Formats: sequence, structure tokens, C-alpha cells
Amino acid sequence: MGGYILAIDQGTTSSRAIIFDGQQQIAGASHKEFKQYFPKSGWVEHDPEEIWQTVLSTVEDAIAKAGIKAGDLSAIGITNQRETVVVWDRKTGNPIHNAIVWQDRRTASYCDRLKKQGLEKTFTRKTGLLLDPYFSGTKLNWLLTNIDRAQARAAKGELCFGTIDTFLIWRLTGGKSFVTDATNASRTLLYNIAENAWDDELLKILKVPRAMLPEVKDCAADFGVTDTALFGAAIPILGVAGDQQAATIGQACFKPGMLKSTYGTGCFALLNTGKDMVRSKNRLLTTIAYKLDGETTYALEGSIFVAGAAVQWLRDGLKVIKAAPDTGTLAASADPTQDVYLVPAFTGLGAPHWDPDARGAIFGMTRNTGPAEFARAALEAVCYQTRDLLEAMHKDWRSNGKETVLRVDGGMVASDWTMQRLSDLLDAPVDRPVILETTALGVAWLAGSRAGVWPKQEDFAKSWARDRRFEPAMDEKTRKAKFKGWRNAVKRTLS
Ligand SMILES: Nc1ncnc2c1ncn2[C@@H]1O[C@H](COP(=O)(O)OP(=O)(O)O)[C@@H](O)[C@H]1O
Ligand SMILES: O=P(O)(O)OC[C@H](O)CO
Repeated sequence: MGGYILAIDQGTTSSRAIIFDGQQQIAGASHKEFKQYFPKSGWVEHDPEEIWQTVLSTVEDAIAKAGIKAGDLSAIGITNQRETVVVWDRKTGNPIHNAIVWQDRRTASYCDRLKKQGLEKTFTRKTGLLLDPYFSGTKLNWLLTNIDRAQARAAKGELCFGTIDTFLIWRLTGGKSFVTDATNASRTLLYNIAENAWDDELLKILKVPRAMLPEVKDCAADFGVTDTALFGAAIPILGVAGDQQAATIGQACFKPGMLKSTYGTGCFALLNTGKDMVRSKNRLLTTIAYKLDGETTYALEGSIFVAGAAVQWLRDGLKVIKAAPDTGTLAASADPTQDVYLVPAFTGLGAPHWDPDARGAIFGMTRNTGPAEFARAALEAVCYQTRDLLEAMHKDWRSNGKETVLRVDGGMVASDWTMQRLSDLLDAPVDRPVILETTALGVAWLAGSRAGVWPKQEDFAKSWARDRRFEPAMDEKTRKAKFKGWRNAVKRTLS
């Protein structure tokens, strides 16, 4: 036995554990949703203990389903929802508050104050990010300011800050490892992506004591060993990356100009820009795609906050569908003469607008508008937003005529209707891979290659296989008219 790699994919709405065998095939998988907390308008929290329990139970379940023992695992890779902040007590390991989730907008006015002080340029130059509540830094400031004695305790080194990867590694190693990787660090507003180090000036502005920060490692590195009391074996953790970066790796987007877009709760498009730290003139992010053997590869990123979340809203809020896959069928039956647009700014708008105060809106409803038109509008909104991102990317990045085909993954790409509409509205082909668990696959590759049991980068890239290519089939006039309607709807939604 050997070559088995466990990938822990801790996402926004669920935790997954997937075991890959030595041939990079899925040998066992488990998945568990957990509760979302919305304490106030625009606030989103998770209970770190629920996250931990779902990780433990899915790992045990995946091991059982794969029919192996924990000792058969060569390594673990961890990938995670990014930016979400946990602060815990260094002695007890207990969180001092719920995790503040990436979607949470509670620090919008603080971001505005920082912008008014003219600080956005400093943050963007050093971190590649913008002053938006999306990122970890202002959320961490909120915890330090609002939780009793947190600031003083953090300064004394009594508290630890982490994104979800760091929190999980801390727990998995029995508090022995306090580490993160460069991709997760690059989403905090505290990390200088050119120097690859926590940045003292930014720490001072956001009043974050250095004593509470983890050590930052490459994506394939020694992150610690699991406590034997947990799974009955000491398993090395050898790969870590934020989920969008892990998907970029899993999609084998290793060459500059390669591009992937992941459709989960939100949608995130990453374009590999190689060693170039491309500075966007169109409000995209510059971020770390991965750091391997001390070398940093950068990406341009477009982030949309609501993608599959709109499908969840159709299911749980409007109750017009029973399950996510019903959306495509319903959308296909929509009246083509009704131009209904949904701008799903439930938690503000991300790239390229960055408007945290915008809220969702529907335009073009008539007396005949029903669930089918809502479903189509929700799915099309994801496609229009992807086009907004790709247009911005094309302005920032010269492809020199070497266009690569967009590779897609995430829960939503199971919908053929959505992928066809995406290709139609982009007027470009879209490739869906055979393995849709690209996030888990990417981090499994980081861990497996570090363990020496998985192929090197080039051979891994060759193993990427396409399930289906969607080609555009919409006429230009319709596409133009639809996109014009979308742009107009967005304009009317901005705050
Ligand atoms: N067939 C489908 N059609 C449309 N949306 C879908 C479909 N299957 C799943 N989804 C949506 O995809 C999302 C889940 O994707 P996933 O990649 O698991 O997300 P995350 O990692 O953010 O939790 C959910 O929001 C769900 O509503
Ligand atoms: O959990 P996902 O897949 O929606 O990803 C969340 C992103 O990492 C947020 O930046």
C-alpha cells in the first residue's frame, strides 16, 4: 500500500475529505455541510468548532470508504476557504469568537476610513489587494477591537491568528505547528507579496501584533505531523494552499496565460502571470498563485462573491427549487422574450466594482415572470460577471495572441445549461475537466509530490483530461443585447 494522499478541502459551506490513490484517482470521499450564521445584515460567521468537527468526521469517513488505514496515507494536503479569520487562545486552543467569514461586510466603514486617510495605495502596492472588507486584515482588527482584552492579550502572545488552514493545522498537530502558506498569507492585507514577509507598516496600521502571526511557508513544505490520538497514525502535512490557488494547480494552469474559473459559493477566476507581478488597472487583484522551492508565481484574480450562493437562495430563500441541479432544467424552460436580470449583490459586489454597500436587485419583471425566469437570471448573472472579469483581465494582460481556453470547475459546472450559457455569453470555448474536484486534486499534488509519491509538475500537467468543451452558439446580436441589459442593471445597483 502507499501513495495515498488525503486532501482536506475546507470550503465556505461544507468540509470535504478526499483520498486519492497513487494513480491520482479518488479512492474515497466524504462531505458535510455546516451551519452559516448571519447575526446582522451583511455579517457572516462560522463556528470554528463545527468546522473542526466536520473535518474530523469527513476524514474518518473518507478513510473508511477508501478501505485503508490512516497509516496508509503518505501525506495530507489542506486547502481552504480563504480570508476567513479565526483567533484562538494559544494555551487552550479555544477560539475567542466565531470565525468571521470572507463574505462578511462588517468592516466596510473601517475600510472607508482607511481609504479616506489615503492608505489604499500603500495596501495595494504591498499586498496586491484593495481596501475591501473581503480580506482578513480589517476583520482581524474588528476582533482585536471588539473582544474584551483581545488587543492586550494578542500583544503578549496569548492569542493566535489564523486563516482556516492555520487553525486546522494547529488542531491536527495538537498545537505543535503554527504555520500557514504564502497563498493564504497573500489574502490577509498583512503580507507583502513582493518581499514574501509580514509587513510591519501594515501591521501597525491595522494594529495587529506580530506575536499572533503564524510562520509562512511554501505551498509544498513540512507543515507538521498529525497527533496520533486523532486518526491512529502520525501523518505528515506536506501541502497547503488557499482553495482558489489549489484549483489553479489542480487545473494544471502552470504556464503564464493559463486561466481557470471556479464556481462554488462564489466564483474566482485566476490567470497565471508567471514571475510577473502584474498590477491591474482594472480593479483586479494581484495575488500569489503558488510558491514552490522558494519561487513565487503570481496571478491576476477576479473575485465574484455570489455564484452558487444564488442557487442556494433559489432553493432556501425563494424555495422555487428542491435541489441545485433543478436550476438548469428550470432555466431552460424560461420565456426567451423576458429580459429579466438579477444582480446578486447579496453581500456587495466584488471585482471589478468593489462596492460593499451594493445590495441585490432584480430588473425587468413583468406579470408573467416566474420561477423559471428567476432561475435563468441567477445562472446568467454568474456568466455575465465572469465576462466582466475576463474583459478586465484582457485589458491588464497581453496574451500576445496566445489565448488559452478557460478551464472551469466547482459545484456549479455540473450544470450543462450554465456552462453552455457561459460559453455563449463569453463568446469563447469553455473546458470542463474529468476530475471536478480540482481544488482537492491541486493540494493533493502539492502534498504527494513533496512526499515523492506523485509525479513532478510536468507529468502531473499532462494528466489533466477534458470531459467536455462547450462552444459558443448564441448569435452576436442577442449576446450584445443581453450584455447591454446586464451592464445597465449593474449600473442601477451600485450604491
Ligand atoms: N447542478 C448544479 N447547478 C447549479 N448550481 C449547482 C449545481 N450543483 C451545485 N451547485 C451549486 O454549487 C455550490 C457548491 O459548490 P462547491 O464547489 O461545493 O462550493 P463551496 O466549496 O463554496 O462550498 C452550491 O452553491 C450549489 O448551489
Ligand atoms: O469556499 P469557496 O469555494 O466558495 O471559496 C471561497 C474563497 O476562497 C473566498 O476567497
